[in-house]
Amino acid sequence: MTSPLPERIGVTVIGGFLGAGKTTLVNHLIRTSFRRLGVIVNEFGTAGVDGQLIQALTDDVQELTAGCLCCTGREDLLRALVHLAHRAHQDGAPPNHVLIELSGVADPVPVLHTLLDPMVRGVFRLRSLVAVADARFLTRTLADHPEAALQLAYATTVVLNKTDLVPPAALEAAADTVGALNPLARVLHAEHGHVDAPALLDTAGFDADWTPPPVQTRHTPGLKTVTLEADRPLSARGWHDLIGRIAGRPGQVLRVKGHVSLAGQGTRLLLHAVRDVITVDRTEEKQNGRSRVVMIGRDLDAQEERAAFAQAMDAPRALILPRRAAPAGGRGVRR
Ligand SMILES: Nc1nc2c(ncn2[C@@H]2O[C@H](COP(=O)(O)OP(=O)(O)OP(=O)(O)O)[C@@H](O)[C@H]2O)c(=O)[nH]1
Repeated sequence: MTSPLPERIGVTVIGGFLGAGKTTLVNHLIRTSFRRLGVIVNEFGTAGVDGQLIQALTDDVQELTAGCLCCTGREDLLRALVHLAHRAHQDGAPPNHVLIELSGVADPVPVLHTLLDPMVRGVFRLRSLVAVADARFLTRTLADHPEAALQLAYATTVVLNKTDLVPPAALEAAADTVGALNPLARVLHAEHGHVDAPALLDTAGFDADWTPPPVQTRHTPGLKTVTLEADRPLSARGWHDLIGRIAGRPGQVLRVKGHVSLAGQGTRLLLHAVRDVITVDRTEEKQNGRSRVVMIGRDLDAQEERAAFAQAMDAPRALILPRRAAPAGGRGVRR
């Protein structure tokens, strides 16, 4: 008698532009889906900030930081998938679903091609492609960044996120924009990625014979990533200068994220900036003097950014920040 074929592992691909809320959604799904999730995270920046934020919740995380998955080819993704499947053999408890978080500038189509390869299909089953969209910046993002339209156009589900940051009329307009780009997508509204996990993960968005279209990936011109690192705390004045340099260039600095040690603070801070929406959360990690911040933007001059960051460590003076401790990726204190 032959043993039954093992159930294929479901895969949900999560895309969406820089800072839209992909990691927040992934963390919500890990917390609420009550299933064993494997996670593959691809970041545009070289420092794996997202992986660190997700790692706090699950061990099954594979980080791909060598570049955008749509451009680096399929080997990295295949290796990560094989690793997750193999790990399942090792400890006998396979992930029953895999989430692939794409980088914020990724074209999802090459990734879909890889997942629909007959060899991959034998083990994994592509369930759906989710695009997370920032309701507040949707119009501007679509106007400025060609990859954002692609992410929405191929999605089977669009999570229109950050509904707390827009009035109802603007939310309706954003939903109309999504509907015009992709009338077939299911649109879910969310605050901090709070969607019904089973409803999102169990939906089969692709027919068995669906074939992705041929690819012609287009990226925002001049997009660069700079990693800023320090091994002594930032001064209060330096911190204000850093925030000023981010907030003052919303069209150029598109995304900033990382952990910061600030003089006079007992714990490290988690800094997020999406254009000029900046949040700072205390973490539970002791302040150790070290900071690592990834900055993504157009035509960034790495030398200039690093020089400005180095100055941020001068003139130690304490800064008063809110007392609240927040989990990594949690809701922030908006300036
Ligand atoms: N106000 C508000 N903030 C949110 C919401 N969802 C996410 N954020 C915040 O937006 C910022 C970016 O969220 P992430 O989940 O890191 O976004 P991302 O798409 O993974 O970012 P990248 O990987 O850099 O492209 C963080 O500060 C989040 O806390 C939301 O619904 N409302």
